[in-house]
Amino acid sequence: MSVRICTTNENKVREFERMLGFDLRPVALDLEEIQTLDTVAACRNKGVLAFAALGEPVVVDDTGFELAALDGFPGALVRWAIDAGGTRILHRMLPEGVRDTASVVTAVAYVDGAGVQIFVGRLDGRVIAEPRGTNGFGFNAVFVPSGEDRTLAEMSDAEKDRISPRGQALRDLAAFLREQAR
Ligand SMILES: O=P(O)(O)OP(=O)(O)OP(=O)(O)OC[C@H]1O[C@@H](n2cnc3c(O)ncnc32)[C@H](O)[C@@H]1O
Repeated sequence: MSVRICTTNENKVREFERMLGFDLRPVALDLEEIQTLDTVAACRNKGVLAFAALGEPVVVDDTGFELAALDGFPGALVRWAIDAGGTRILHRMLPEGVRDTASVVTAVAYVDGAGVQIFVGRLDGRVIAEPRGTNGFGFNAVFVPSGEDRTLAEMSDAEKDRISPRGQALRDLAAFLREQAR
């Protein structure tokens, strides 16, 4: 089976390759992202744009980081928060003394001529001030999943894949694609 994935983020491609046993044909179109905190809405829009640009079935991924004390901000806007202030900004955004509860959400969309299918994964945890660990990318080093002492960046690839929102979403995508191919 062959899947076209549209992303500018090579780390995502590596995770897709690790977790999907399909032939991936990555394409790095930098698609316009709508201004929303809602990761599912951002993902859906990215998928529609990618399908319109490529004219063939495509998979896209959008990942958000939700701070509970800020009612889910920055959510799908996290890329710009990190671009502006590095990953430490995610803890720095919190006013003194509020809860450090955070969640990572990944939405994956498969878009073809029949429409858009969305698969979502979510991981709750907390955000920390000082990054720890060297594995992975993005906000991995400042996020500690619930029930864990380690950040995602202190876990092996296999450990992250087992619990990560992308892992959850990709397992559902894989099942959907296998069903489609029958
Ligand atoms: O939109 P595309 O082209 O796919 O690439 P992107 O890097 O802009 O993708 P997102 O908007 O989904 O990413 C938001 C931010 O979250 C980071 N990120 C995404 N997935 C992550 C993961 O699994 N672990 C840690 N950080 C992640 C990523 O590096 C960005 O800074």
